Amino acid sequence: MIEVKHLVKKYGEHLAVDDLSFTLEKGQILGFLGPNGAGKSTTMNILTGYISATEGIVTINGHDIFDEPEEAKKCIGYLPELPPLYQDMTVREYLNFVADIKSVKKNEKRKMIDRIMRMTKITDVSERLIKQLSKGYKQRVGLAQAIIGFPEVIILDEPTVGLDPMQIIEIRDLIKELSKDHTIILSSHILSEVSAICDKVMIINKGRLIVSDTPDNLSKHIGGSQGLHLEVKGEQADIKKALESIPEITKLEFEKSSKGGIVKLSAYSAEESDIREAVFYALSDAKCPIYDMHSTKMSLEDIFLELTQEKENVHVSKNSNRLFRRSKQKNEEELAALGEEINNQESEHKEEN
Ligand SMILES: Nc1ncnc2c1ncn2[C@@H]1O[C@H](COP(=O)(O)OP(=O)(O)OP(=O)(O)O)[C@@H](O)[C@H]1O
Repeated sequence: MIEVKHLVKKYGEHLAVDDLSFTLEKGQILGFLGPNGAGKSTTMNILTGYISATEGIVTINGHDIFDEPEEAKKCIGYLPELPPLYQDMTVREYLNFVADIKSVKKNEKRKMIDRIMRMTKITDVSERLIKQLSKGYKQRVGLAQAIIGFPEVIILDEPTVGLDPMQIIEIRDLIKELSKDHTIILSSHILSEVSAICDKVMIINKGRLIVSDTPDNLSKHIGGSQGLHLEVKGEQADIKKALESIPEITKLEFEKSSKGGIVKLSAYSAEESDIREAVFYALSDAKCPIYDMHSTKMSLEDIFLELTQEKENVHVSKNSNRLFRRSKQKNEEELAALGEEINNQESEHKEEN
């Protein structure tokens, strides 16, 4: 459906998109995530044929956006970050105008516009001038114009920005509804939004793809080792002994504060293993009752920060799991080097004294 290969965009010497490749199948919702200036809008503007690329290939439904722009653009509806609304038109006039540009057949036009106005909940304001509408309504009109003609692909740049919580929920529901018949790409820097509605997430930073996976897999794999927070009644030594009998546990961290005989700790295991049952039985055998047990998996927020705050030369990999191991290894190497440096400084200090 959408294929992007080795996309590069330079503004003068500035590399805004750096060798970006991805594919998207029909009916998927792709969340394009990245901090300010990551290259999201630039990529979307290239996909929709608004701006040219420096290098690379983009095909929409088999049509090359650069060689067959007319054909490719027919398959796309676009809501840019700042929707190009004609403020002095009424909502209906504007949607009529968009339908004409998109060559919607005359006999289908009215029915289609009425349907789309119902879907985007703007029927009530159909005869109002766009300049008199609130921000939320303007955004809905922007979305309505993107849907006119029911293109196969709908691209939405920050679709919920500036909306109130109720409007955000409505727009999200509408996007989900649209995904039944359309392929959708949306950009956002709101992680909860992306994890709530997208099938696939692509995190980009400084124009480069950092990771691409489902929201679930991102939490599972990039979260790396899983932590289990525990509150257990008993002696720390007994609890430690019981938990150390579980081979999957890689690390135990006891908290200093323990009140009323309750010991608080975190038990870590390899990313794929679920140790909850083993923990339950081991502590039960040791007569140490569990008062609380919950997983401390990394949230998508943590993952995003971890990945986008990586050093410049982060390894790009489709496999988030591998990527995390690499970055983790890198952090460990850096920590080891730092430790060595501190040791050296300490021994130098001792020698001096
Ligand atoms: N027309 C332009 N000329 C020069 N540089 C540009 C132009 N448009 C964007 N850039 C630069 O390219 C980089 C990517 O910008 P882009 O707008 O694509 O990022 P973004 O991820 O959409 O950010 P935001 O979330 O802030 O909208 C930024 O460093 C930006 O300053």
